[in-house]
Amino acid sequence: MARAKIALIGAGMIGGTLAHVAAREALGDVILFDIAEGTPQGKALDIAEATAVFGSDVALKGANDYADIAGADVCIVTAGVPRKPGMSRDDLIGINLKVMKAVGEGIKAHAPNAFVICITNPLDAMVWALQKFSGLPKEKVVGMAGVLDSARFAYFLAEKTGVSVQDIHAWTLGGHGDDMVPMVRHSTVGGLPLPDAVKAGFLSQDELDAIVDRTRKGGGEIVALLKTGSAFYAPAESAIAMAKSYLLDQKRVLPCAVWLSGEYGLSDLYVGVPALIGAAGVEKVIEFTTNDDEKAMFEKSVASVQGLLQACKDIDASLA
Ligand SMILES: NC(=O)c1ccc[n+]([C@@H]2O[C@H](COP(=O)([O-])OP(=O)(O)OC[C@H]3O[C@@H](n4cnc5c(N)ncnc54)[C@H](O)[C@@H]3O)[C@@H](O)[C@H]2O)c1
Ligand SMILES: O=C(O)C[C@H](O)C(=O)O
Repeated sequence: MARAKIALIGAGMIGGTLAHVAAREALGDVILFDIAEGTPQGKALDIAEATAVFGSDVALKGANDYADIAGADVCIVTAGVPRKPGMSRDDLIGINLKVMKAVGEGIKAHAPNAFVICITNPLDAMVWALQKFSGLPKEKVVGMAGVLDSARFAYFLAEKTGVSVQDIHAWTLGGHGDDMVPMVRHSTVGGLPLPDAVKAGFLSQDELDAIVDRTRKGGGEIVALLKTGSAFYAPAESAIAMAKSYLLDQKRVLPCAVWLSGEYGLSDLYVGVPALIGAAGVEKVIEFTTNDDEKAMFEKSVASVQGLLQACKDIDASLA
């Protein structure tokens, strides 16, 4: 059977890391595409040489021409710019919306059957615009943010409680902004929902509240440390988990930005919710029960996403 073809649109920090992980895990042959000449070719060659060390038979190629992504099974989009200290993700909307237009048209022309994972920020608006510009089926276009946000939540909980990160299941809902909703009642430490974990003495309520706040601001914490860009290892691993679930039909339930048509009482937008990812793309949206507080927080986050969609429509009338 032919190997899967994975097109990485954007060969920057996340794109290069994605190529490395995909090659190392032998997920498929990799095309690294970028507008910068030399960068995708150099990274592809460097990783291709590494395959002789880690023993993987996949092929890697760098490209500046969309024709090279032809027939891709998966496209992971990181093209655009990251934020710098002092900026919010939303400040990237003008420049990255233009990038999504070019990328959407490239995917539409050359890889219309791909499963597309958008990473570019501001995520919920960019994945919405990318679906519109590409015209691909909505169940085949998803955004990566929830896997990253919930991984941060899980890591901070593991660090505080001393429980293996493998026995922590953390969930977040909502847009990929500082008002995302870490789902305290639905997240577990050693099988205990977090309110019960507090009662059992794994951590105090104040410690849990601090972790929720740190999770919401997790992206900014890394931007402030790196100074020249944003997180890339955990974002790349998160998108690989999503790509793997599609390529291997794993049917994992992962928090992703997906198109909603009635779920959670919402329609016509992308926002982060748990979704089952299999060979057909987004096969099911899982609806968490929400209490009044959670509902209010989710609504606030959704309102921020809706504001960004309006801003996109104001910038590009073809999206209205
Ligand atoms: N969704 C998330 O959870 C998440 C996490 C981390 C970063 N991000 C976002 O991902 C994006 C990429 O981050 P990065 O660290 O890889 O940035 P980076 O600057 O290292 O890489 C971006 C690459 O995109 C390329 N590019 C720019 N315009 C292009 C175009 N029109 N076509 C093709 N390529 C183009 C650039 O040449 C560059 O190589 C940023 O917008 C960042 O905010 C999102
Ligand atoms: O915070 C950023 O700008 C990048 C990304 O969205 C993240 O959460 O790491």
